[in-house]
This record gives sequence, C-alpha cells and structure tokens, in this order.
Amino acid sequence: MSAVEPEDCGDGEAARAHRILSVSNLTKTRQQGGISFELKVPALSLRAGELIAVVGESGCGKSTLLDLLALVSCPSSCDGFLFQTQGGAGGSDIAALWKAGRESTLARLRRQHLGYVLQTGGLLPFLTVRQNLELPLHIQGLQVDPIRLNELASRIGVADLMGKKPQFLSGGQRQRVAILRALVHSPTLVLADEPTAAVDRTRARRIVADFRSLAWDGGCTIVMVTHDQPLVDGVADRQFGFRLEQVSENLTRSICLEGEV
Ligand SMILES: Nc1ncnc2c1ncn2[C@@H]1O[C@H](COP(=O)(O)OP(=O)(O)OP(=O)(O)O)[C@@H](O)[C@H]1O
Repeated sequence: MSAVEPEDCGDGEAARAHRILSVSNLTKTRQQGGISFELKVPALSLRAGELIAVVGESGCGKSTLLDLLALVSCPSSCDGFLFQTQGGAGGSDIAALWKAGRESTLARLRRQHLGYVLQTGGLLPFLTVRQNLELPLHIQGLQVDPIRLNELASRIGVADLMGKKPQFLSGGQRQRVAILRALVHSPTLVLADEPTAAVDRTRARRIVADFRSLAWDGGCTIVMVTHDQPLVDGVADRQFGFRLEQVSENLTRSICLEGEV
C-alpha cells in the first residue's frame, strides 16, 4: 500500500482548475555536428494539481521539453508561453522575458516557483536528510516549520531517516527524500526527470503514487518524464508523447502531442 493517502479535496477543487502554464506553437532547434533536432510543441497547458506524464523513447526530446518548462532553455520561437504562479496576480510572459534577456527574473521564477527531482536524487552527500530538506527554504530566506516538515516526512515514509546522510539510505529512500525536497517550498510546478529510474518496479509505483498524492494535496503540478508508460498508466491525469519525423537526412523533427503515446 502507498504510504500517502489522498486527503479530502474540499475547497482545493477550484484552485486545481487554475491554469498555471500554457504554451502555443513553440519550436526549439538544437544542432550538433551539422545534424539538427527540432522539437515542436503545438499546444500544452498545465493546471494546478495535475500529474502530467511525458513519455517517449530515448532521443525524442523529453529532456529538451523539460528544460523549456524549467525556464532554463530559451525557445527558438513561440506564439505564447505564459506562467501563472499559484495565488499570483497576473502571469509571467516567459516568451517576452527570454526575448528581453531578463535572466534574473527567470532565475527568480525558477527559485521560487519550481522544484526538481533528478534521476539519481541529487541530494547533497555532506548534509543530513533534514538539512537537505531545509535547504530550499534557507535559499529563499523562508522559515523552516519543523512540524510541517516532520508531517510531510512521515507521509512519504522518511521521518525516521532525518538524521542520516544520503549514503546510508536505499535508492528508494533517497528518491523519496528528493521528491520531498522538491515540494517543501510549496512550488507551483515540479519537474521530475525519470524520478524512479534507480528503483525496482514495485517501489517505483508506490513512489509515483505518493508523489502524486502529496502534490495533489498541495495543489502543485508535476510534470514527470519517463520512458516507462505502464508506470504512469492510471496514475497520470494526462500523458504527452512525441511523433517523430525524419524531415531530411540532417533534420529530425519531434512533435509533442497530448495522447501521442
Ligand atoms: N546540447 C545539445 N546540442 C545539440 N543537440 C542536442 C543537445 N542535447 C540533445 N540534443 C539532441 O536533441 C535530441 C533530443 O534530446 P533529449 O535529450 O531531449 O532526448 P530525450 O528524449 O530526453 O532522451 P533520453 O531519454 O535519452 O534522455 C537528440 O537527438 C539529441 O541528440
């Protein structure tokens, strides 16, 4: 059974209908040694509290898409790219920020409103679990609420590990801590790149279910990249996939479409 049970949604329903991000007609071109790769995203929108799976084979553009959503990669062109933080007044026009070279504004949006889970956890080895979890709060000058932190840690099954260093945790425990770390500062959007790649299937399914439940309760949206579609079937609210076209000898185009998996 999953360590986290979904809670009563209550007033959260209205908040969850809230659209946090929308992209239209985006293109990102990458070139290497005379070979070009073109990712096209005709339309993608994310709502608060959703778990979105991005599924596809190696090289189809999953990481390229994640980098765009993480605001670290600049679109080559796009008709619209809006980001609306939870409870924030007005949205941020990401396309305009890139165009104007407003790197510091993009960095602030990333720091305050995004969370990341990497394939191998990415925990700092010289810090304890508690210190790793407190780090995103310290970076933003936010107060640590130990009661909330302990409560979240219990819900995801890592409360007994708070004093340990990452090297003394199992792969699954490390990923649970990494997931919690991505959520502690209550981000609007969490981006997870193959977060269960290092654990077996049974653990992976539990982790995804717990991840989903924690994010749902907090009204946070998750975009999770995976090559493993059965893992997210029945758990993800929506799935995006890629249609690959060999346009010419030197150009591969990948079109990201909802339901194309
Ligand atoms: N820095 C780069 N410069 C140029 N081309 C790149 C660069 N990084 C990736 N590519 C190309 O972009 C395409 C998509 O790569 P991407 O890493 O997004 O795929 P992916 O679906 O995440 O793959 P994987 O599952 O193997 O991580 C590939 O054809 C790759 O060769």
